[in-house]
Amino acid sequence: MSSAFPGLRLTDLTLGYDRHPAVHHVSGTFEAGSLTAIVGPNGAGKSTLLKGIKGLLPVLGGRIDCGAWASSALAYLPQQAEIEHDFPISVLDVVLLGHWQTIGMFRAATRTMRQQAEDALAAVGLAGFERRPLAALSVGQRQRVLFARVLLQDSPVILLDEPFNALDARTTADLLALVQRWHGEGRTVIAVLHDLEQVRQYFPRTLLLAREVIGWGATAETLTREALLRARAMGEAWSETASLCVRPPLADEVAG
Ligand SMILES: Nc1ncnc2c1ncn2[C@@H]1O[C@H](COP(=O)(O)OP(=O)(O)OP(=O)(O)O)[C@@H](O)[C@H]1O
Repeated sequence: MSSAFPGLRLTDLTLGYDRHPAVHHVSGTFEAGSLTAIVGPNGAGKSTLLKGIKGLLPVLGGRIDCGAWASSALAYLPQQAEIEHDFPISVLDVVLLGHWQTIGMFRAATRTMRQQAEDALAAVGLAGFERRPLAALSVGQRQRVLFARVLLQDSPVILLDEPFNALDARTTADLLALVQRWHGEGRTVIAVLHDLEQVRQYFPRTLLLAREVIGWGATAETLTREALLRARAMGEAWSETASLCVRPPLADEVAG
């Protein structure tokens, strides 16, 4: 699955809103097939980084490089708060949106696509829910639907923003198992998470972010007490009105 995907390389990347950086000078690589948690204090820029990788925000500085892969080919699960749940749409149609790239705006889904969507719903424990309106589902069921949509996308890279937020233990365990399955299939999975115990247990790699990279590597080596304290202090010291700063790229950013 991941053989053609070269990994995701960030070089001196700055992202933000209205020319104000929200996260800056991020350099490093999500290796192909890696499973990485992005953690950091509130407002650290975690969601901003995922959105930037997905191509939803303009790059204010630096580069995102994933070879020939377009950002539109990356699967992205936004935070639940950003999803319009009241939209009158059936569960099956939400999952079929995973085929958006193939179907386009005006073509109907094929029988095979519908079958794949039904299979994806069965895989997340929602067989028989196809015709229900999305709005009639519980928070956990809706998250299962969105995971089914990611399944259907069959992307080499999966970006998940707080995927287990507000879910019960059973749903979390089921969806975590799906994340592990994707990792086992060689996909590159990146998830924004807050539960550090969960990260330590299930995510081999961690990017600790506080507007800039505090640490990025094996989880046990990255989530040290010192690094977490530093991340908190960096987050608190950040000025929301800061404008773009220019710092020359470090030697390894230029060479690497
Ligand atoms: N649409 C937006 N317009 C302007 N500023 C924004 C926007 N979205 C986020 N920000 C700002 O960018 C900064 C980083 O926000 P972001 O949501 O990326 O942080 P986060 O680490 O994901 O936080 P949390 O853990 O609270 O979800 C914050 O200061 C936030 O206020």
